[in-house]
Amino acid sequence: MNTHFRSAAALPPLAALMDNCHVVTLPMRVRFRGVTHREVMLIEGPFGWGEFAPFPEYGDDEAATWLQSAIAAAWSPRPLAVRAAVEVNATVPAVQPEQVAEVLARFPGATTAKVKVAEKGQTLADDVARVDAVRQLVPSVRVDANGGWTVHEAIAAFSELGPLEYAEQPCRTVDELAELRRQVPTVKIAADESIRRSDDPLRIIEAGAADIAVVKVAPLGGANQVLAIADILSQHNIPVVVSSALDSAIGIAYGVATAAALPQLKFACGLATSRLFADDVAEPPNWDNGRLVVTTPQPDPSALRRLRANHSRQTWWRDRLVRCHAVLAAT
Ligand SMILES: O=C(O)CCC(=O)C1=CC=C[C@@H](O)[C@@H]1C(=O)O
Ligand SMILES: [Mg+2]
Repeated sequence: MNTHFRSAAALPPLAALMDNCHVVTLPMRVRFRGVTHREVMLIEGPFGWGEFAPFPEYGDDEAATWLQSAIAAAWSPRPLAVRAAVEVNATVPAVQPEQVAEVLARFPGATTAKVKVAEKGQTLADDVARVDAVRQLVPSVRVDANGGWTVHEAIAAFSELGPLEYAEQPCRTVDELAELRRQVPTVKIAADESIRRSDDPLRIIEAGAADIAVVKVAPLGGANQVLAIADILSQHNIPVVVSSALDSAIGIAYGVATAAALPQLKFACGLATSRLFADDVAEPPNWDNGRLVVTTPQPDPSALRRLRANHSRQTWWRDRLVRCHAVLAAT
């Protein structure tokens, strides 16, 4: 369980969550992370809306940290912004090279693209073709392997992929990331799952496993947790990239607000995933030539009705909410 940054804030009673929640299913334009639909639960509290959307396969202990984030969003004020907009990267799923231009057209003005690589069932040649197609259109490319390579495979991939801004979670474990960093000091390594799915998100520091830290608000338990982690990382010269957890417009706005509150932002943030959805519960933060503007959207009641999940999924999410609330109550 990622209790490292568990909040000491008061937990609202379960009824306050159960009486003010909505479960929706958002259709995606292209398959991403193996899904074509994204289910999320939205919860309204005294300070606005929060999003509870751990991926369905996650267990209750891990999912409870996402609930903590939803509660923080809806039951406390936003962090103080030091900038009005946040630079973001385009996100390119593991599509065929012919589809790359169409995907990138949804991110006008973005000068960095993150490209998914090491997808199951695909080869390094597929990754090279996709990355090459992206590089024709966007000057700076980072890749995300979601831990799909061994150290050996990552080294082989780096030699074929051309210059990378950085490689996100090229291998699965912290020790492998550290080993890769030692062996290939010329390619910057970013940790994602090694932070958001770890018992100790800061283990990457002493292990020497990352040049850059990808931080996601919901899996880390909320804006204050992200700001605290970023502060510690900055003392070790590890900059952060605030990224989406494939959130609806509500979760994205919370991510943008969190990124806008960071004293320093060196890299474009991975918060532009609204553009992968075909429909959403609200207008996502405004797109300004590769930047997302800080806003506080409210779900549109007609979108909540239109996108409402079916009865069995409603029940599944409400049961999950009960269990995760119990986990938070016990910690
Ligand atoms: O970082 C981005 O550009 C967008 C966010 C993104 O890629 C992800 C969001 C949610 C789940 C993940 O599989 C994926 C990631 O691994 O970073
Ligand atoms: Mg990632």
